[in-house]
Amino acid sequence: MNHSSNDRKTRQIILASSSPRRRELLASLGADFTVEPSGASEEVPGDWTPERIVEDLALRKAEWVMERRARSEGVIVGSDTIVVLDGAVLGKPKDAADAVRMLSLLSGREHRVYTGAACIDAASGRAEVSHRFTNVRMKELSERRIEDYVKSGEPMDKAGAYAIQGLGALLVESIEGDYFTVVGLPLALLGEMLEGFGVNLLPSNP
Ligand SMILES: Cc1cn([C@H]2C[C@H](O)[C@@H](COP(=O)(O)OP(=O)(O)OP(=O)(O)O)O2)c(=O)[nH]c1=O
Repeated sequence: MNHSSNDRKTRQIILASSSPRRRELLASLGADFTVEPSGASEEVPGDWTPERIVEDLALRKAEWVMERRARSEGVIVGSDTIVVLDGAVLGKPKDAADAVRMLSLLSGREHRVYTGAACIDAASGRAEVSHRFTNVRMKELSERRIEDYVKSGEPMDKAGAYAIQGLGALLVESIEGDYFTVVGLPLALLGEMLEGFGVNLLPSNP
């Protein structure tokens, strides 16, 4: 008898995110999960390192959902992504002009995308948090190309004002590291972390 589908359902995953990308990435692994968007504040002190920012925010998002759940079971997953260029953190653009500004800064240069991932066991409160980063080199982008891209609307809810999984793929020269970290959920890292919480997304066959 094959127990694998039962085994993977032994613990429920709760994705503390409103991001459709994160939902799609987790679904692509065949994971059994529900989604509960987090309302956690994303304010951080200006002197924090990128690692600290993404890990703290990932944990905050998961904690926010955990504290508001009626049932204490399952593993809550939070995640946060930022883009860093020359030590400056680029979050989501405030408006179209801000998106143009960010893309002009990124043009022809290499930046680093950091994504934090947090898991909390709802029953015990045990938490684990980690992060990955990936280097991304952008093509040289003319003003015209940047304006055309911003007009597509795609940059508005994305850290660094681009989406590598969408039209933004046309702007990227190369990446060094994990692709999924750029999209917003480091899948291999999350898979390892979930195993530590009793969730095996790739159960071994008997
Ligand atoms: C760089 C890059 C970022 N992004 C997205 C991933 C994240 O959704 C977003 C960064 O914002 P986040 O604050 O990390 O996430 P979010 O507000 O969209 O979702 P939630 O907090 O509810 O989980 O940027 C892409 O989709 N593609 C990319 O290439």
